[in-house]
Amino acid sequence: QCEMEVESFVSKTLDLLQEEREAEIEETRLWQENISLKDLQSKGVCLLKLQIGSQSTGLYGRSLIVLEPRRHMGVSILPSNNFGPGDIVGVYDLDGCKPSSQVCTGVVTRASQSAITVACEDPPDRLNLDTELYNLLKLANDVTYKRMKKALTTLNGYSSGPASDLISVLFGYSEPSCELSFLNTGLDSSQREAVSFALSQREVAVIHGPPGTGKTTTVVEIILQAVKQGLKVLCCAGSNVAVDNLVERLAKAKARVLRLGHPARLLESIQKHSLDAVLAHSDNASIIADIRRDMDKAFMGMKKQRDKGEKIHLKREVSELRKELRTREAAAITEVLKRADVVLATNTGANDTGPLKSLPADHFDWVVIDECAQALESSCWIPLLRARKCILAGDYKQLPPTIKSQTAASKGLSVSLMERLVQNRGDSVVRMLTVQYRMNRDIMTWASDHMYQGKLTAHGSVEKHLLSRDLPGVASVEETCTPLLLIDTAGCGLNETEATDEQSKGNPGEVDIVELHIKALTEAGVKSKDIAVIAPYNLQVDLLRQRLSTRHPDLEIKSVDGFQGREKEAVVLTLVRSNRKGEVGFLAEDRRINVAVTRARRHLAVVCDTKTVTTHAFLKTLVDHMTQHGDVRTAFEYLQVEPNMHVCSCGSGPSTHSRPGPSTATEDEQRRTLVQYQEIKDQVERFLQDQDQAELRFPSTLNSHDRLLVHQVAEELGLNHESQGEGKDRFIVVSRPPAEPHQAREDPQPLQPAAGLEEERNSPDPPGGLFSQSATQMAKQAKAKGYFNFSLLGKTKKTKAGASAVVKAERVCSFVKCKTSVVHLGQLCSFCNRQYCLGHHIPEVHGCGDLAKANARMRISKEGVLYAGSGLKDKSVDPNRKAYLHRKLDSRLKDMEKQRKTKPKEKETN
Ligand SMILES: Nc1ncnc2c1ncn2[C@@H]1O[C@H](COP(=O)(O)OP(=O)(O)OP(=O)(O)O)[C@@H](O)[C@H]1O
Ligand SMILES: [Zn+2]
Ligand SMILES: [Zn+2]
Repeated sequence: QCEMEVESFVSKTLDLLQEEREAEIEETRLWQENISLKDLQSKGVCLLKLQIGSQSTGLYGRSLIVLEPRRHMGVSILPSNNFGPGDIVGVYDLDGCKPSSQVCTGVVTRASQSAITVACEDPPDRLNLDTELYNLLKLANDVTYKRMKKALTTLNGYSSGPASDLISVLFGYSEPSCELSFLNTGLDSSQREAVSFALSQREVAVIHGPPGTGKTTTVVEIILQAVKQGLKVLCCAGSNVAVDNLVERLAKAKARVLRLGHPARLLESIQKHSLDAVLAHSDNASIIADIRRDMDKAFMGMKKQRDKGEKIHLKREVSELRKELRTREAAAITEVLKRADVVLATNTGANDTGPLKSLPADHFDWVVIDECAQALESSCWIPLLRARKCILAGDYKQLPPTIKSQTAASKGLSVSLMERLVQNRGDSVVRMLTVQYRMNRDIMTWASDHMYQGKLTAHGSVEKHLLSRDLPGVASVEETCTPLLLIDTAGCGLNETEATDEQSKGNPGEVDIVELHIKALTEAGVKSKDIAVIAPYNLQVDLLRQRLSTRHPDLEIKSVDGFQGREKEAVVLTLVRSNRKGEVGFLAEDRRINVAVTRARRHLAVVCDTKTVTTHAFLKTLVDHMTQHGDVRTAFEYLQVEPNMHVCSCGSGPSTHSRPGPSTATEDEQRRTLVQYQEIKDQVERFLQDQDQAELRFPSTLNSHDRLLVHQVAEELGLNHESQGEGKDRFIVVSRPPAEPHQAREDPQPLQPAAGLEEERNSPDPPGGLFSQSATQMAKQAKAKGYFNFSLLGKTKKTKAGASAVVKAERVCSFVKCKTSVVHLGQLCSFCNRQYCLGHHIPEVHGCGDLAKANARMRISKEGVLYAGSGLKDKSVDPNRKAYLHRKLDSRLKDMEKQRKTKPKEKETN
């Protein structure tokens, strides 16, 4: 429809022009016929009775005729007139200005007061220089008309050319724009801004591209825009991989690219763009091949030839040929290089002893350097010296170039050109890309907040993506439905190795956990090629490879540095450091952690000792972020399912938890644990009230934290509790103790008011059978079932003796004033590491409540749904009752708080 409108405009306008032209001709005709020549002369369009002053040959072989007033009249000035250069005029004999009397036509080239010069295409021979007189008449100018007509005809058929966009805008097919037109129309606004900024800067533009923000996409657009403007671009990067990536993308966009560098180092798909390949297909190729063949022939001849004279002759020939070859090749290289719009090489490949030496020094208009923050500034200067303008792209918040000399690094060698410019010039030369296309939002926000001033946003296509969503064949299990999973080894005794080599660290315990998590992911259907295991230390990388590579050959296990520039659907990161001193060494480089975390697209699991790593402020932000926005598990959960690490036959969890996680539990989180505890307890109590029910089964879906609570509650109420089944199918059965001869309730010791649990114990009407057993009986029972055969988890692997030592050391309950023996029946508190009688072993009772809560918090998964002990949300719980429970707990929390504050006083009265 575009063509239609131009077409109709043209045909209509041609008609109108024709009409106008005819009107003009008609007017001239009327003048010629009806107006006297004298009148025409007074109108200034006619000059009468002129004589020819001179005649000569001008440009393009035309005759130049100078017409002047008659000399003998004594006046040599022309009457005033409108003749001027460019006017089309007719020269007539004195018969008048009729067509029949026209001598010739021409164009005025000069008009002065005394003469008019006319250039004639075809001057007749009959012009009489001296005697004849002529009339000069302005003619309607059909040149203009003809030119307009031609332009209109061209406009009609215009298909491609410089005016295409203009035509389109002037005929209203497209909007006029003051901006450049982007070749990639899918760019986001930060990328567009970066492109126009790069184009408008005179000397330098820095494109800051955080992970996954489409840095290459942006750089490619910038280069294509430069090519569109006819500029020559030299494009470099630190690594061959990065250069090849650019070659691929530019070639796809039909740019004339040329890749310098040894063909053996290039990707196969890139080889056809290499200098050698292009040369082989150039016009010079066959001549060069001929010369080579001749040279070979001469060489062979030289070898065979005995005759000395012949030999010398051949030698001379070879050297002639070699010279010829050199000049031919140089010419061919220059030609190929000049033809390319974009020449690509590594920074060092852009040196001027290589092919680039055959180009003039000012050949390139722009230099583009990608990955600029990962290269030594000095290496950037190799290409930089070749152009008047540079575009630098990269992310200085990722790892800088590796430098072996500590001294050199600390004195500034590791500062990249990009970093230096950002520091010195700031925003005036930098544009940042802010939409990222890689990470789930929960993974991204940590990096954004702590590395990129909170400026990043996640593109809609990735914002919420998870392993379980969209990835084919991946089942929805806990591990695949969470973008962030923190597996905390704090207090589990998974210490780092004390290697003699101080530089590298390993942590076999964390390798165990990683293995189990990889197992969970792959069992859920995540392909091992979509998972990366990243460790900051090479020793740990080795340990991980030894353990995992045979079973998962596609699993990539690399150091952080080795994974820069890459991405994976799932990343499992082990931070290795776990020591009492809280040393984090290598991990203290924020950019290393940033790189490690930002490789992950849908899932990031971090295995670490939060106790150790949170001594470092930046690492603490990561732990805090994951605690707040992700799932948190304690490594115990993993170690329990390991058969050879099984510590307790009842599966109730670790007996030792000497160091709880970061004790920053919020009120809210404390309440959540208590609610959970309360719900399990309610469930058990409901069971107790229902005499028809013989036993209460908790499903195997219960997580280990809830299982621990079940055991605790059952123990507290003097019930039997037993784990049955194997592995994943393990579940707990709670039942009443066998009906024994009734005995008086034996309430061990007054409970501490701060415990917050005694209320429940002393609740008005304890159901029948409750607390009816003597401690000794329970002990016998328990012992028979091996309930309390606890040992220290962390130490089981190393020194079993150590564990019993603790047990032996204490003969009576550690609770103040309690004298109950714990020799046969006692329980170790996981937090204070002391033995207590059954009445005092619950952390809340003897004063470890806060630690227990903090620990529990670590185990609660992110949803924070209130489980009714089943592992699934119990919708049957009456909302009114729930609200009541909440109010009850709230007031209890307040009481606890009050009591905590007045604790010292109470101790005195105790
Ligand atoms: N404007 C966009 N719209 C949609 N997807 C985009 C856009 N820009 C980039 N992407 C996608 O983001 C991913 C990364 O882009 P690109 O390859 O340009 O970046 P890179 O330079 O390789 O990586 P990084 O941004 O981490 O430096 C690619 O999958 C690309 O398709
Ligand atoms: Zn304790
Ligand atoms: Zn006691």
